[in-house]
Amino acid sequence: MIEAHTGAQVRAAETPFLERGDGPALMRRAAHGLALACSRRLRERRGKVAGARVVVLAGTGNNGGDGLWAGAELARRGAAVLAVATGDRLHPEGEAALRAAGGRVLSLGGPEGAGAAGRVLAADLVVDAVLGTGARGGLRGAAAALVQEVLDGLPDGAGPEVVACDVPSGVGADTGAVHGPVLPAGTTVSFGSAKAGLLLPPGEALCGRAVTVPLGLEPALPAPALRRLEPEDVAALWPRPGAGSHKYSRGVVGVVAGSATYPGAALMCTRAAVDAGAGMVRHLGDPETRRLVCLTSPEVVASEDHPTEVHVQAWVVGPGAVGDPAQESRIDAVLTGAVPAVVDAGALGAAARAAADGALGPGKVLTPHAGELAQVLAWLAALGVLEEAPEREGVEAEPARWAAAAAAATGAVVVLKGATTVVAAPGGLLLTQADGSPWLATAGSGDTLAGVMGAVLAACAEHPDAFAAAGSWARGENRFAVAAALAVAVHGQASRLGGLGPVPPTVLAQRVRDVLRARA
Ligand SMILES: NC(=O)C1=CN([C@@H]2O[C@H](COP(=O)(O)OP(=O)(O)OC[C@H]3O[C@@H](n4cnc5c(N)ncnc54)[C@H](O)[C@@H]3O)[C@@H](O)[C@H]2O)[C@H](O)CC1
Ligand SMILES: [K+]
Repeated sequence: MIEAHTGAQVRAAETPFLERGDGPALMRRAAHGLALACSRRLRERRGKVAGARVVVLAGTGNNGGDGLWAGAELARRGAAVLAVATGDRLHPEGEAALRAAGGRVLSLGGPEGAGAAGRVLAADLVVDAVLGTGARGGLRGAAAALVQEVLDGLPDGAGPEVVACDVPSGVGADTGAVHGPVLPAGTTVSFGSAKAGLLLPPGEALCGRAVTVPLGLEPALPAPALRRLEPEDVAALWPRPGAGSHKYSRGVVGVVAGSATYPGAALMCTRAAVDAGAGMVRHLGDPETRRLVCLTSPEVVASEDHPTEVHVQAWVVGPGAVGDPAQESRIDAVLTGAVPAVVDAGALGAAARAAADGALGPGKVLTPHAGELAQVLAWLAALGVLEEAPEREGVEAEPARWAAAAAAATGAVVVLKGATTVVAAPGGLLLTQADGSPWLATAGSGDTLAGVMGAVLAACAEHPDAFAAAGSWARGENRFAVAAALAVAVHGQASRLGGLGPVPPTVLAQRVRDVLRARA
């Protein structure tokens, strides 16, 4: 499990160390870890550190201090290190250490400042140490102009190796929001704990590979602000049948999906629920869709019942279920009922209305993409549940903020789907997953995800401690968010199985099965 913290959480954990006068020692530890990561990149790139051209972009605060101390270490190992001071001052001890090790300093505001971009572009490695957790907004003035000039001058697919100190300057350490120009990092070395912004879109795309350097303050850190499941967590947490299990105890998934116009959504959703290991899958819908479902997945029990007439552990409602009054009535019954449900696509509007009326039942998991979430937020604002609602671009700029706002306003888990998917629970729990291949962006992939999620939800619906092995944070209502993250992780891993390439959703469902077999 990757655990990430906010800047404020890490600073609070540092406070006792700083009060004891251990600040300089912490910085030296951080800088040493940063220098090691830089050395590794330089050896990969050119075989050795000695003789490498290194530029440290150094801001005025402690982030700059970390960069300067790391530059000093690289200079002692034979690198030619130039620090570019982006502000009107530098961390004094860091600057002294760099100069003592033979490094040089150039002031961006001084006479040599105009040549800084050229020096950056010609470097083997650049340390981005302008802004860290103390940043307010992004790069400004001369520093922003320098980075923009570098971005404009970067050759395609080449250029210096960029190592970001704690967080790429301009990426919000807590939010992942991108402010102004940012130098994309190949590696981000963070201190004490990964900062939440490294695991949140859109900033995550600018962070490269994440490395965390322990500072010794980890036991003092509070519960993380954000978590991410890794493959071994999926292996440990995915619900498995025991010797005494039977189809009902493993979880029955009820699927209200498909319509005469969109029968395919029902086929993909039911297939995925079967392939993800549901104890049993029921489908409710129109006769023609039911016939197709039974032909594609004979395992599925299809009927035209109303949800109140059948017993299931979890529902999946919405995929392809539009323009059909019978499906809409089924969806309303599920939304206001007490059985957990994945609420996708065509059911999101009804969910917003039910939430505004205070009628949305417990254990609901909404699965919008950014455009759908903007629409849900607009509905909630129109219904007086939210004060403001952003456009789609606003959701994309701050996905965690808006997923959390929708979760708080509806009382449902919100799964904001994207290259990095954000899972926000109403109590504040936040997970993100970035397992999927870009090929996953295809029609039907969401229907498949909904089916997989239904299978996990059904398995944990009657077991508040289903994921207790992950920690007490995963218990109770939070298990629905964990179930959602597990489904997103497996769906993403399935898209990468066997290499990158097209993964039509029907193939994806089979690969979900393969991922689960491999993790068994
Ligand atoms: N505290 C410790 O002992 C350790 C900290 N580490 C590193 O320190 C940074 C956080 O340092 P801090 O000095 O608090 O903040 P920053 O360096 O991020 O920046 C503050 C600096 O920059 C000015 N500033 C703020 N916003 C802007 C802006 N948009 N443009 C220009 N300048 C800005 C502000 O006025 C300050 O002067 C943390 O990230 C770690 O890298 C180490 O972990 C070691 C222990
Ligand atoms: K930085």
